[in-house]
Amino acid sequence: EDQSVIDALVVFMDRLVPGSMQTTPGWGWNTSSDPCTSKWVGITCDKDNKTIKKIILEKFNLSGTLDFESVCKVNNLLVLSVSFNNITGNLQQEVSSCKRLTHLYLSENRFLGSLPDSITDLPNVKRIVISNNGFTGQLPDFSRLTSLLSFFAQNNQFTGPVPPFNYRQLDGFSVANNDLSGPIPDDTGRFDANSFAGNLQLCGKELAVQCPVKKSNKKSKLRDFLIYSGYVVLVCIVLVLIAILACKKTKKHHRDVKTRSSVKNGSDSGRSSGSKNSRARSEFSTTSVESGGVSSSMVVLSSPVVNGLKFEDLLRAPAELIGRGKHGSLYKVRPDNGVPVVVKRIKDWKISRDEFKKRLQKIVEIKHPNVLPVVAYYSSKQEKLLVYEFQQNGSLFRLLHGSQTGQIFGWGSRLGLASSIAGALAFMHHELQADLIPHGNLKSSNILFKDNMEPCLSEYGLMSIDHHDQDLTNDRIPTTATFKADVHAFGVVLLELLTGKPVQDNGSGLAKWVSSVVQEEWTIEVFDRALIVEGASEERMVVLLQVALKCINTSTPPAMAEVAAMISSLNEEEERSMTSSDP
Ligand SMILES: Nc1ncnc2c1ncn2[C@@H]1O[C@H](COP(=O)(O)OP(=O)(O)OP(=O)(O)O)[C@@H](O)[C@H]1O
Repeated sequence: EDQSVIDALVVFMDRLVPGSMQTTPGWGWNTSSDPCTSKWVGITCDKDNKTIKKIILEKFNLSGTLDFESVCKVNNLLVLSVSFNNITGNLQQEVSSCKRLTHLYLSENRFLGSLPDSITDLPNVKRIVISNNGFTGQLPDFSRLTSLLSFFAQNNQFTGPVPPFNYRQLDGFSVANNDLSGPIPDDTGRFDANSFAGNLQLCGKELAVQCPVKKSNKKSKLRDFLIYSGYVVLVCIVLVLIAILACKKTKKHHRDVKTRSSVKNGSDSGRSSGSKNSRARSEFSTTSVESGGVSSSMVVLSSPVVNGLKFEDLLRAPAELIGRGKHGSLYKVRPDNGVPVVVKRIKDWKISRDEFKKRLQKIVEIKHPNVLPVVAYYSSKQEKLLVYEFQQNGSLFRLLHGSQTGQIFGWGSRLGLASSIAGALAFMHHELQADLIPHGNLKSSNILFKDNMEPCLSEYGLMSIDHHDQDLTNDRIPTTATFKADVHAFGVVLLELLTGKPVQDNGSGLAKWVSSVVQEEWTIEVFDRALIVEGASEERMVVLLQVALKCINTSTPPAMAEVAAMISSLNEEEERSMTSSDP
């Protein structure tokens, strides 16, 4: 280690032990020896004895304060544990300088004061244990920490509400025996009363104390009245519209087809992704009603999500337009049985009903944990509908470029996602090679996060395929659905992950920019600043960038299986560098 790091560690230890332990034989922690080669007590280094990975100082009766400013000078510190001592004082906000920290154990000490908000700026942290201390104040918002797997803060004096976390992702959680108040958040379902017990002012289903129902005052009564009368007016309008449409239909059946196609041509062009257009409902329902009467041709696959779903259920349910892409519109629909689904309505797909069915039968047969399954599909001459389960955690596009999430998306998570998606795509390519069914429209908005934040590919195989265009060459931009185009598109997703920049058109601009910067040997400039700041492994980022450029630049791009193998071994290397430091 650098002398400056050694000096900082000695300062750290001096503050931790006001007396002097340096005189204890074999203790180390002095400026004249090296922490790794001289084996300072509590220090674990990498296998080359070059960099410190863990500092574990448990049960040493340490009674000073914890100086994060000094200890975080250790660049690659992954694990810090000072549990079972008598350490006191506040937790410094400099805790966030330990950017690579994955494990923080502070339990059974005498820490005081509130947690600094900066504790939620640790992009890689997986486990936080601060139980049995004297912490007070409110807990910060932990939902930004996408890597967090457990949080234990029982037996302190925290006040205020139970904050948001990514609860679905946690495997351990407790805030028992504090002074927290208010309702338990809805999404804490997997943790029982034990995780919340001993907070007299907490209420919720899990606890003996139920939350009081809000009494409505005059103002809110007026608001309720206005809302309900709004609904009544809306229902009346819809009923009138339906009546008019029904009349028209019986009178001039053939005119409907014409009218619809002009509506479609007029309104489906252009993108308005995410717009909540009130026209959406009538458009989706109207067109589908026209092609209805043949509900038997809706194929519902056996899935608990849409158990017993009928085509009519879809039509009856409220639908909200959530996207209009090149290839069709997407509606969020919540049928009566409660589970929200999305319905993709593909326009202008010149494929016969039989061909469509055959294609879908092949796609749905192949299952992979990182591919979002089709739960139902429907085809008529005019309509091709596909139903998927709605994924409330959104897409990779939203996580990378969305403004409101503010979630940290660290290097470890990005590499893990790249590896999972590459594996899934390679698997699908292998299974559907003979049928010539690639994904066809891979991009970051088609990579969604499941409830457990595992990524999954959606909309596999929904683009038509041009058999004559299998040879994608260097200078031709991929516009048709081929396996090579998938590899190219995956390379663009990798660039998005590495640069944090959104993609325009088909990614050729981003690819050109990255290539030119790399040629000028300014490689580091392309990476997302957030990754540099967190101290992600530059070496592995460069390897991933090389994989991305291979996918994009060469006239003979590697097969997806090869790409997946490269990323998987890179990911394993990253995980080894992390888990080898697990205590
Ligand atoms: N199953 C789903 N659950 C939740 N959100 C979804 C789901 N499928 C798609 N989305 C999101 O809805 C938005 C609109 O999707 P849509 O498929 O219309 O857009 P697109 O993929 O950009 O366009 P296209 O696929 O037509 O090229 C996107 O932001 C997408 O991430």
